[in-house]
Amino acid sequence: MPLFINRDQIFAHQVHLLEHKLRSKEERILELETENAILHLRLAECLGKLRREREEEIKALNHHQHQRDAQNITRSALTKLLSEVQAVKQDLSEVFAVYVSFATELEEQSKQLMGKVEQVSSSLNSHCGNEIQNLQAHVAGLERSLEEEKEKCRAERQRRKELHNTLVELRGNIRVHCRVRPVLPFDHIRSSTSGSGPASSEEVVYAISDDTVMVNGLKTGMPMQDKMFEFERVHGPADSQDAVFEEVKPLLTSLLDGYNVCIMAYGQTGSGKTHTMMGSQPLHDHSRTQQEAQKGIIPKAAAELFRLISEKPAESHTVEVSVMEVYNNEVFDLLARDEQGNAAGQRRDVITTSSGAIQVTSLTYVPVCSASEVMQVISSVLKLRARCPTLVHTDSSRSHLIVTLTISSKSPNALALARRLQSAKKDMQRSNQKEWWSPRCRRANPAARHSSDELFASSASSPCPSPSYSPCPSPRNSITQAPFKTKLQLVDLAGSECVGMSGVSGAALWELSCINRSLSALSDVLGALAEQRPHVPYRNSKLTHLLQDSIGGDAKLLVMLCVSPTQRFITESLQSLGLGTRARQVQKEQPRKKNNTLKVK
Ligand SMILES: Nc1ncnc2c1ncn2[C@@H]1O[C@H](COP(=O)(O)OP(=O)(O)OP(=O)(O)O)[C@@H](O)[C@H]1O
Repeated sequence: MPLFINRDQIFAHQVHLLEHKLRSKEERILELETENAILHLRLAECLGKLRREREEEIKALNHHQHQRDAQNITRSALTKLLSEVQAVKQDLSEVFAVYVSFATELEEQSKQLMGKVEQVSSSLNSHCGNEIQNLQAHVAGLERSLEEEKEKCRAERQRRKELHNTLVELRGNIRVHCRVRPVLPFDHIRSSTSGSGPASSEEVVYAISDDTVMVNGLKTGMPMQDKMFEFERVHGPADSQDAVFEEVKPLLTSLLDGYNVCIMAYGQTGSGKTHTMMGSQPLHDHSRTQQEAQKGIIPKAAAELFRLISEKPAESHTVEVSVMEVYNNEVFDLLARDEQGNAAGQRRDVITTSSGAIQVTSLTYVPVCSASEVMQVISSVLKLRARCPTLVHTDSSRSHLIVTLTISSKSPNALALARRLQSAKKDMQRSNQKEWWSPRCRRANPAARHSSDELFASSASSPCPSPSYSPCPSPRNSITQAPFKTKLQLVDLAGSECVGMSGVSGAALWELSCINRSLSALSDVLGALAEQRPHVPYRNSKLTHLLQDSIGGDAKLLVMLCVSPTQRFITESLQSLGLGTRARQVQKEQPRKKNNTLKVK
């Protein structure tokens, strides 16, 4: 094949070669540029690193400089401190030197002192040994005689108790105290129906001594001279609740000695009966001591009773409380509960058992262990008590409230047992005289009249019959076995009041008439006892029938007359003071009666 290469082909080949060269050159250029860029990047990196290192170096230099400064400051402070420590060290060494010398001196002195003490004690032992022995013997003798004195004191206390009861008996079984209350704001409110002049709030009744009340005749507006009334104790307007209770307190000792005790507040409406018996809430100061001070006879007597019981052997006495009201001549048991279990006063009957004891049928008794429990029981039912505002007193009680604490003793003291024997004997005499011994009892126990066991258990009037009293007890009951019961009756009577003064009408008028009738029945009973009439009309009202055990006989009755001091209530005050005087005649007669009995014996 002919080898013919034309120019175009050569040219094309050269172009191709050149293009190839160019391409490889361009690729090389690209490579070099890439390398250059990488080198630039590395350079920038190295420069950055160099800058950072430089900055760190500067920072480190600064830090180093700071440290050096701080070191310089610390060094100068340390130098200063060192010099101060040196100075303190110097001082301490001086003080220590003083202390060492003082301690040495002290040790020396205490050694000397000990030596002296030893000297003194050895000389005491040698010289006073006998005297000390004598003294020890003397002390032992004194201790013995102290024991003897204590024994005598115990016997004396027992004798004092007996004397106390003798004294109480000699004073009479009915005592009358009187409390004249202060003039109160409501005394200045003029009653439109009283007809009294502007001076009606003027004071006319004064407690002039511990036992005398004076009614200023001139000021009363009545044609009368000054009148004096004497009672066992008279309290003036300034006398506190405590002072009033102090005079009542001895009766509680008699209670545990086997006597029934009754304390009743008598007086016109608004004269302070509830204040005296229950107490009042303090108006401003509600501190505990103020509240205590305002408590009346009922809470204070409950507290004193439990105090006295706490001195007896544990569990020897139990106490039950019952609360009744006599309203419109009916007796209501305020502790009774209705079918729903709510407190609702229920009517009860008062009966005289065949042995002459007074019983209230189905009466509720609540066992109590402290004075506060007694007050809780009473407070829970006080709202049931009938009240009605009158012109004289906006919160007037319209019923007689009777709180009874029945005390059962498993181990009565000797005095109480003697009392029981005495009272049983009296019952036997009475039953022999009056032939009122229950035929039912005689049938059941023909030897009843002669059995002293039977007599103790069937004592009618005092000590009080038990709530579950049996008129025909088992002959096995003995003086020690039969439960020994006494009762404390605390009575807040409803206030006596003139119809005109009270300003009431309708049902309230009927209430007032019932109150006045029952109070007049009480006055009749006291009068009959004073005159020693053979018949005492206890049954003329439910009130006197209910209280029969506590009025007359051996029971101790204290009538607290509450009297308003103002002219406005002078008629009622004179009436109350008159009743008190009449009641006192009972006790005046009592000792004479006992002396006569003794003479006859
Ligand atoms: N001695 C007293 N000291 C201070 N306030 C008394 C005194 N006596 C009674 N009061 C006050 O007189 C007001 C009437 O007294 P209280 O309620 O005791 O009369 P009351 O005789 O029971 O009357 P009522 O028979 O109408 O129920 C009460 O506000 C009471 O606080």
